[in-house]
Amino acid sequence: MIKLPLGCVVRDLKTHDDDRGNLTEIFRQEWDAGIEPVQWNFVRSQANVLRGVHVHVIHSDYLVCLEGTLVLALSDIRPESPTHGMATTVTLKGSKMQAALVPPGVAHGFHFPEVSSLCYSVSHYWNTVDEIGCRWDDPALGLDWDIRDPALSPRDTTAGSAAEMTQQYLAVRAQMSASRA
Ligand SMILES: Cc1cn([C@H]2C[C@H](O)[C@@H](COP(=O)(O)OP(=O)(O)O[C@H]3O[C@@H](C)C(=O)[C@@H](O)[C@H]3O)O2)c(=O)[nH]c1=O
Repeated sequence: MIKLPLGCVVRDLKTHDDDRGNLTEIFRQEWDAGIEPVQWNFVRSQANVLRGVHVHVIHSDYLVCLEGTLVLALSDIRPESPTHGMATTVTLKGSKMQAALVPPGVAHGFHFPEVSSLCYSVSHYWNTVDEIGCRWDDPALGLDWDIRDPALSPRDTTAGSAAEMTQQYLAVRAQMSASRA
């Protein structure tokens, strides 16, 4: 079994095939899914698109690859985490549906080797304060990407180092807990 950073979960989903196609439940509130979604996003990506690497202070992501392939890269930057520094990649396929949960503090990138569709929910509404990122190929992330020249957004192209991302993550986290106190 693949080892994941603490709080990350990959769950197999049951697909019901018949002559018409198939049906898969991708989320049930009664599941212990680790998230109460408030927003759902649908994302289409061309082949060799990479989104990230991003980390969030506030929200968790619950991801289901609907078509194609998602290579989900995970790197735990939470200093207090027992799995701090753990980095790994998990491949989710539309042909064998699975759901992945990524909690705050686990930096992540989505690589799509082929044209793909991703559906994901978040535990808190989109908020740019919670969109912290770094260069996808910074070796400090410990990620073993096997890709070349991925297509990136302008934001991801000009993103800083993993060390800067961690600093910003910790600063935003401290601000959030000070404002809650
Ligand atoms: C994430 C998001 C973006 N947007 C808009 C902003 C922009 O115009 C357009 C594309 O946004 P982005 O370039 O930020 O999308 P993207 O680079 O795909 O951002 C996502 O990356 C992955 C790795 C994650 O972890 C997500 O939480 C999110 O950060 O969609 C929304 O309206 N709502 C949203 O929830």
